[in-house]
Amino acid sequence: MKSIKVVAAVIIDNKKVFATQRGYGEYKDWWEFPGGKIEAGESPEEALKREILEELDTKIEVRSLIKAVEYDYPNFHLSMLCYQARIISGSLILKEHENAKWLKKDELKTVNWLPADLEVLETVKTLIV
Ligand SMILES: Nc1nc2c([nH]c(=O)n2[C@@H]2O[C@H](COP(=O)(O)OP(=O)(O)OP(=O)(O)O)[C@@H](O)[C@H]2O)c(=O)[nH]1
Repeated sequence: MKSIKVVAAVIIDNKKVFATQRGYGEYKDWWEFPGGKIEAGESPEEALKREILEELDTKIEVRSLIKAVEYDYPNFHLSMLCYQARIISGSLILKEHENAKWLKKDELKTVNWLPADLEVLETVKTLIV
């Protein structure tokens, strides 16, 4: 099975986490942490900074790795590294996503997360303090 390596940013501010809704592709309309595929020659941190700049016009500082997810979708295997991140500059402009929300701890389950993300939510909960 095909395997893809993805990085995602967990941006927490003011006791809320930033979630985005996919605007295209097979998983259009599902919710995720913004990010994307690591390209050849990139470190995960470089890939994440690039993706967030491309998708949200925002510069981030990549902090600690909070979860490494391994998940089998029907037609590919996903290896996803989720990092906590902090905004350095920019205001999260949606260039590719169709929607975004800042979710409080008790609102995390109110959007339709991609299946691989469900196991990340428990960790995210512990980080929203
Ligand atoms: N960014 C992101 N992708 C996720 C998450 N959870 C998850 O299963 N994925 C999957 O990981 C893959 C990421 O691909 P992507 O389409 O965002 O990456 P990209 O921007 O580099 O892709 P593209 O340029 O090929 O469109 C998708 O298959 C997506 O369904 C998540 O929380 N964030």
